[in-house]
Order: sequence, then structure tokens, then C-alpha cells
Amino acid sequence: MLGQLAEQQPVPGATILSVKGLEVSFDGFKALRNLDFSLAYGELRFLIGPNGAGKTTLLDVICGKVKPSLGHVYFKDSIDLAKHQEHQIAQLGIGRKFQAPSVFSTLTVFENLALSMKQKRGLLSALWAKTTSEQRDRLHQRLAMIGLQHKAKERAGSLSHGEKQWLEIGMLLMQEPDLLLLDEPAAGMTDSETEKTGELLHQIAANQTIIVVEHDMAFVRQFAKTVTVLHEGTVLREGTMQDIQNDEKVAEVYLGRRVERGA
Ligand SMILES: Nc1ncnc2c1ncn2[C@@H]1O[C@H](COP(=O)(O)OP(=O)(O)OP(=O)(O)O)[C@@H](O)[C@H]1O
Repeated sequence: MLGQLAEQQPVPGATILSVKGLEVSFDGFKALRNLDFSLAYGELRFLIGPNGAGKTTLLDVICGKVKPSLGHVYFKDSIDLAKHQEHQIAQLGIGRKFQAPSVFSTLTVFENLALSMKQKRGLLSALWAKTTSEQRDRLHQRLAMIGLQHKAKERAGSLSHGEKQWLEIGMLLMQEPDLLLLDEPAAGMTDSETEKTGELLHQIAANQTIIVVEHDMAFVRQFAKTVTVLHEGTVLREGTMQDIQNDEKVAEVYLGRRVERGA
């Protein structure tokens, strides 16, 4: 059942995720309130907002970590995500990456990717099993995409922070998710790593849909097409970065709250 749903074909321009009237309550405190949000296949959507706006909570609801008290979250039209557990949602095609990179540091870059491949085998058998030529092709494609071909045989622990982040994105991609949820993917990166990360996100968005939670406004300005601004648990504004930058209400909620990089 889960597998069948996950294999539905994407319809270009159609909605992959639809959130309506979402409310999340933590001991009576409404972290999200009456939140509506929708996303089309192939979008690269940036989610911004001041501290405590509800960005992480929204991602937590989408990946099943937090359950809503009201409203609904539909994936690919008919899948009610609130009814599924976190591991089922991952199988349905939603991949989440948290801010800190988590890779197997004593394994090589290639082994980390191979372990993450979508497969029915367990972790250990996946490590020892021979990869097929089709699988090896996929692994090399991903290695090239994340720019780590030359480091395939190096231990992941020896990579720079930025490289570890790309490796983890590559590992997520090996699961072939339709929707990726990324939490501040460029945090702590050098300027050139940040640039490469933005380019990588655009490459990924050619085939998959991405939501990026981001605080770095210079990064958002450079790479975002559509931005959703959250404030006090609901959507304050949505539009192009230019619209958002010229919006008085957005300026007001940000004012004095954060020193922006490159602002
Ligand atoms: N498990 C929890 N229990 C109680 N309150 C929580 C919990 N998780 C989040 N909150 C509260 O919900 C609100 C939204 O938090 P959330 O982490 O989603 O915001 P955010 O926009 O991601 O903020 P930041 O940019 O600082 O990470 C905050 O006031 C936070 O303190």
C-alpha cells in the first residue's frame, strides 16, 4: 500500500504538498496556527521567518515527527501525512536533513552513499553485498552531483564541514525522495561552499521538490525564487524575494531581531 502510493507519477505543475488550517499545540502553546501552505512539484521553496516563527515545527509535521492538533497535510493529493508514522513518511518519499551533518565518519564517502541506497536489505548486508552495475552508476552520478568524485575513497570523517553536508544530501538523494526538507544546508559553510550548495539545490530541483529553512538572507536572495515568510506560527507573506524584501510587514517582524549576513 505504502509502496503503491509512493510510486505515483508526478504531474508537472501539480501540487505535491497541501497544508490547510494547520495547528500545532505544545501544552496549550500554539506553535502553528491556521497555517495554509502549498507546494508544486519541482519547486525550490525557501521558508524564512524570525526565531520561533514555526519553521522547524512545520517541517516536523511534514516528516511526521510532530502531529497536528488541527488541520491537514496532504502529500501527492491523497496521502494524509498526519495518519502516518515518521518511518512510513520516509518510505512514501519525504526525506529530511537536519542542520548538523550526520555521516558515518569511519566509512568512506562511497560506502556512506552505498549504505543509503534505497533497498530492502538491512544495514550490514547492504554494506557487504556487491553493488550491481546499475547501482554503481547511480552512486557515481550522485558522487558527481555533490562534487565528491575525487574523495570517493576518503573517510567521511576527514571531509570539511561543507563536504559532509553535501555527502549527507547525497545520502538523502540515494533514497530517491520526491520531497526533500533541508534545515539551513549552508550554515557554517565558507562563501565558496555556500555558492556550491545553492547550485546543488537548483540541480536537485530539476527532478525533485525541496523546502529549505534558511536564516542566511544573502543565500536566500541569491538562490530563492519563491519565499514563504512565517511569523508567529502562520504564513505572513509569500512571493518572490524582491516582493518579500519590499514588504513593510516583513521588515517590521525582522527589525532588530537578527543581524543578517550580507544584509
Ligand atoms: N517541543 C516543544 N515544546 C514546546 N514548545 C515548542 C516545542 N517545539 C517548538 N516549540 C515552540 O514553538 C515555537 C516555534 O518553534 P520553531 O522551532 O518551530 O521555530 P523556528 O521558526 O524554527 O525558530 P528558529 O529559527 O529559532 O529555529 C517556538 O516558540 C518554540 O519555543
